[in-house]
Amino acid sequence: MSSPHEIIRAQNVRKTFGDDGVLTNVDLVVEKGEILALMGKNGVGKSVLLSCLAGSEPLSSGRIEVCGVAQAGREGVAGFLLQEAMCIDRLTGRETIAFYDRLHPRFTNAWREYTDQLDLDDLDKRVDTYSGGMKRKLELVITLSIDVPVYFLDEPTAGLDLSAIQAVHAILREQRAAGKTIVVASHLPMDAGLADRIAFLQGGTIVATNTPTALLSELPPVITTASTDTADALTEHVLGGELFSDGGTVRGFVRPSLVSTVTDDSDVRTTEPTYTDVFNYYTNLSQESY
Ligand SMILES: Nc1ncnc2c1ncn2[C@@H]1O[C@H](COP(=O)(O)OP(=O)(O)OP(=O)(O)O)[C@@H](O)[C@H]1O
Repeated sequence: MSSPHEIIRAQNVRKTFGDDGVLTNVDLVVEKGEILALMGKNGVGKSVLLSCLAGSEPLSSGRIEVCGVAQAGREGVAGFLLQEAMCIDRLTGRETIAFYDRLHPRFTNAWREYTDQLDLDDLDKRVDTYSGGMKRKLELVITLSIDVPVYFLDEPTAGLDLSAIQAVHAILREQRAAGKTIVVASHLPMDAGLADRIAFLQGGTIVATNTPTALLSELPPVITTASTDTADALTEHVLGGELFSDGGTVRGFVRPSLVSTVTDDSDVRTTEPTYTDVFNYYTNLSQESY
């Protein structure tokens, strides 16, 4: 049964390009006022799914509704931040903003506040002189200045420094508090902390959707070692035979029944799971039974 707060529903979505299948059987429900992070490895289909949700890419089969709009006309209810698609090189930042202001009937003056919050103060320079991070900020400012109930943001924090990432997170939290719904595609574990729920894409489908805390608590035990010799021997015990490097140590996941066997070796210990573990597990291993 559908929730009365539901604002986005994707059912059985399949997307192929020629013979190449990118998405299969994707089901997703997003509620009003929620930030949902869509996470997964490079090339798994996050951008394609966002384009399908935003209505800019036709589905091969299945159905998507955003604010009750099933197909064309979704631009009236949803804003879409693509990767490097909005900047117009020969214009200045200010002229680019003015261009979108003329183009979109729902464009607001919020850009003044956002440029301030993001420290984007070179608005009178041509966009082709901007760094990658400055372009990203400008595109985000433009997208969020359009007053629509839903935003689809493709890697809004890509290429940004830590303080800019924090500023973007603060802006998105303000938007959520104002009742906006946001779907953010990312492969940065840091963005997980922003999300109310995370949906992980793996093999073209969504393999897990839950709150960050629930995903963290549902992880199998995490073990770690700094010893290279021990790490080699550990691969036969860890799920998927995969260890993930973390600075000078490696981390892996084991079945609960194997924890005591594995930690018999004094070089191996169990450790608290982190969002990086959540990311590693659900983008690589979630189909492993344990
Ligand atoms: N227009 C297109 N025509 C053909 N194949 C495409 C097209 N757009 C995307 N793809 C393919 O779909 C797959 C998923 O691409 P997508 O850009 O959605 O990945 P992603 O998860 O967003 O990756 P990243 O994290 O690197 O941005 C890739 O194999 C890509 O080559």
